[in-house]
Amino acid sequence: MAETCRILVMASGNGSNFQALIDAVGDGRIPQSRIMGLIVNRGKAYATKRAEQHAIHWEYFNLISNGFQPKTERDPEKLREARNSYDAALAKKILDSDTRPDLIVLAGWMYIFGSRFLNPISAQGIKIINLHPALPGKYDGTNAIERAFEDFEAGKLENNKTGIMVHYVIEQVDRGETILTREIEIHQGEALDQLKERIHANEHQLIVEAAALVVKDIHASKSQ
Ligand SMILES: Nc1nc2c(c(=O)[nH]1)N[C@@H](CN(C=O)c1ccc(C(=O)N[C@@H](CCC(=O)O)C(=O)O)cc1)CN2
Ligand SMILES: NCC(=O)N[C@@H]1O[C@H](COP(=O)([O-])[O-])[C@@H](O)[C@H]1O
Repeated sequence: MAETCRILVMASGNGSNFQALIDAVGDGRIPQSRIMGLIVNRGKAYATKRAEQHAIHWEYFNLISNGFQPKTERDPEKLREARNSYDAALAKKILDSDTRPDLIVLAGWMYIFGSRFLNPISAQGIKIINLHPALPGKYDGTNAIERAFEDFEAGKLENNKTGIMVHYVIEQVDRGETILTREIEIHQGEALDQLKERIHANEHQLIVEAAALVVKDIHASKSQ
């Protein structure tokens, strides 16, 4: 019997992908796994309600509210130091936890990690994967759907196609090794909200499929 794969989810918003992961762990599509907790960096994230509905421990940990960066700070060096301290403290929180994860899934986590987070996590063999609503190398960062839609309306979107991907997380944002991608064609006359609805429905499938692949890898490496 494979050891249970411990999953930590990180989110900043609605949490519909977090809900997809909860459902898939529950019905075994993500095998032999357990979501040990949720970390959010926005207090109003509806993902926290979803965690409560499923008795999943959640924690709010924010760069400013938790005292790492004064709200009015504008000095670039102090801002960098604040992010470094936050990153280091977040990594320590995760590594010191008695429910240390095997896998971290970024499901709409809207904060860019620096090496002070990534290095200690990676050093312990913990994998981090991220869901992004664009194809590899296209529309890195935030508002990816909106930017692709703008290009489509301007007749500049290659083959009228955008897409989604799940990738491993490295310091360079959205440039880690791709695990799964899915192309999504934008339809003539389609409104942005309609496109978003189709993209989110596809994301809920892809994040589960990708997490299941990585979990199976983790199980395989644990059994060696
Ligand atoms: N080092 C990495 N960190 C993160 C990655 C990554 O690939 N490498 N993926 C992101 C998720 N993401 C896109 O997929 C993403 C999220 C947020 C941002 C961003 O610009 N964040 C700003 C704050 C924006 C806001 O609060 O609205 C910031 O961190 O200053 C870019 C890309 C997760 N982290
Ligand atoms: N750059 C990262 C990014 O844009 N992530 C996006 O945030 C949304 C979270 O939705 P959810 O809160 O309903 O899961 C998803 O569309 C995800 O691709």
